[in-house]
Amino acid sequence: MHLFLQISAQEGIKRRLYGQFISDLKLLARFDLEVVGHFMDINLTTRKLPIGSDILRQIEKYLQDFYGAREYSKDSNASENISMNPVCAFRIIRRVKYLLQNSILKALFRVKFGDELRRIVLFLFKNGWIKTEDFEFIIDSILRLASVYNVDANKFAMGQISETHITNSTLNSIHCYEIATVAIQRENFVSAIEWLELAKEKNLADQLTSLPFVEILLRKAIDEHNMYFEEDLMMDLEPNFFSRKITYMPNDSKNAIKLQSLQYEAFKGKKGKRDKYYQVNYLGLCSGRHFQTDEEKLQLFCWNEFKIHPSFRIGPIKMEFWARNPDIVQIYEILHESEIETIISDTSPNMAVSKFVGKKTSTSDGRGAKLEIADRKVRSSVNTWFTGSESMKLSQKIERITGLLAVSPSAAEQLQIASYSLGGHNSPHSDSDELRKVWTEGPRIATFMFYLNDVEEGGSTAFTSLGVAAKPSKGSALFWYNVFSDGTTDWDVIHGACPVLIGEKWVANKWIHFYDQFLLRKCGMRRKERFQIPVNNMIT
Ligand SMILES: O=C(O)CCC(=O)C(=O)O
Ligand SMILES: [Fe+2]
Repeated sequence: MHLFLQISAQEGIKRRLYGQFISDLKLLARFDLEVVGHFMDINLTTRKLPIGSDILRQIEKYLQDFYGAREYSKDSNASENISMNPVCAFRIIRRVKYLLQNSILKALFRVKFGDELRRIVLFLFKNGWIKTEDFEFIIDSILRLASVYNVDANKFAMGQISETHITNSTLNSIHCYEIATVAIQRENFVSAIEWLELAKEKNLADQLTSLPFVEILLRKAIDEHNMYFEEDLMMDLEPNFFSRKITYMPNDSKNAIKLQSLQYEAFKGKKGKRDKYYQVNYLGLCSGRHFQTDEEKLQLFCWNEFKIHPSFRIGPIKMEFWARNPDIVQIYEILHESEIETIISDTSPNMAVSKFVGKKTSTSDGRGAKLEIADRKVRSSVNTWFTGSESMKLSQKIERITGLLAVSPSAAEQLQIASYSLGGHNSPHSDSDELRKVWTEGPRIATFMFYLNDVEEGGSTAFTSLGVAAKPSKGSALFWYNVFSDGTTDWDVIHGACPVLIGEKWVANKWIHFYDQFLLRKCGMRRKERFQIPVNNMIT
């Protein structure tokens, strides 16, 4: 088994972090397994290294860390699946960085340790050494998942990632301490305090940390929380505060209410352009709460669509409304397994960290320019464009289903393929924000988004003003209009991708432009109205 594949070692291009793309994580999990194989050999045939030597002790530590996580398998496919949960991914990245790279390899270099060393070094050399940033990335994912899905730090540390997903991989007091350190750097005080209190508790049993260090950091986290906390501004603060100041009394934070839950109760279901409403509704919807009214729910139904286009070949197809006015529809079983395989295998090697349109910069003509930035707090995924020979067929399919033009380059963008790893997400946004109006093809009138896989847990698409979240279902697609008939943004279709809790997520976005559609569209009664999605050619 040779794993010396290249992830993205092009010169000058910043490589992806190991946690950013699930196949990089899987590769690392297989590498870890191979390293363990070598070390087992070394351990069993001690003729290579003297018993009691420093290197052997460190190798034993690596093996202990591996087997201590108790969720291991000799089967390399199973080891890939293991890496698809956030606690295991954290343990693998940490083990390879701190136990292998920083200790064993340094010691092995001194004794010029043959072939195995060459193979190990070659892998890391080709695929990239694990950096502090890789480690912080996976911690950021854990912190995001614990906050969004409201998972208690203690449950996470026991491997209880959700109601149904329990792993044997656990966290000790050092791990909890390390997670808290990153939480403090991110000014995420609720999490920092929770993880430090847990580190204290775990230290009683495992005695792996220095208690004074944990205490000092805990006091720092509490002080910072109290310093930034303002009772009068409570509802405008970030959700990562408690609703009161915290004392140094042990476990005082356990009796405090988190601002996140208070804000959710106050803002749930509120529409309007306030960032806080989106943010708070997003948290609720991702963790399974819905807030459509009974009347709104009564408007929803599913149907078999067969009159979409006279030359439609695969109909009838099942369609279902998630929301009305604005209409959101899910269309089932429209991608074949072979199409999905082609898209994924064609695009996987080209994936790069996703960017998004940030603030407008000023330009001399006064129109402003869009500035693309990457910030994983807002969006954490990788993406690329699919230009394979199948892409035309997919655009034709979209044309038949939506009745909009999508094939010509001015009518729509190429198909964007995005992949989310553990903790991967996209904060609430409009696909056609005001900045896009400067585009010559007009704003993005509609979005047609395919789901390319089933996500084991998490990863729903949350419509934060409409109170619903659609669940990824392999081979289906979501379709909605982003603008009113006058081209202005419809802020009610603002949406975000919930973080992936277990597994991975793949989507393909087709953004359809406004101006090319002019000759096709039927005129309405007014200048500004919503586009509706017909049911078998009838407006319902
Ligand atoms: O992945 C999703 O569920 C939504 C993706 C999205 O909104 C986007 O890429 O614009
Ligand atoms: Fe979007």
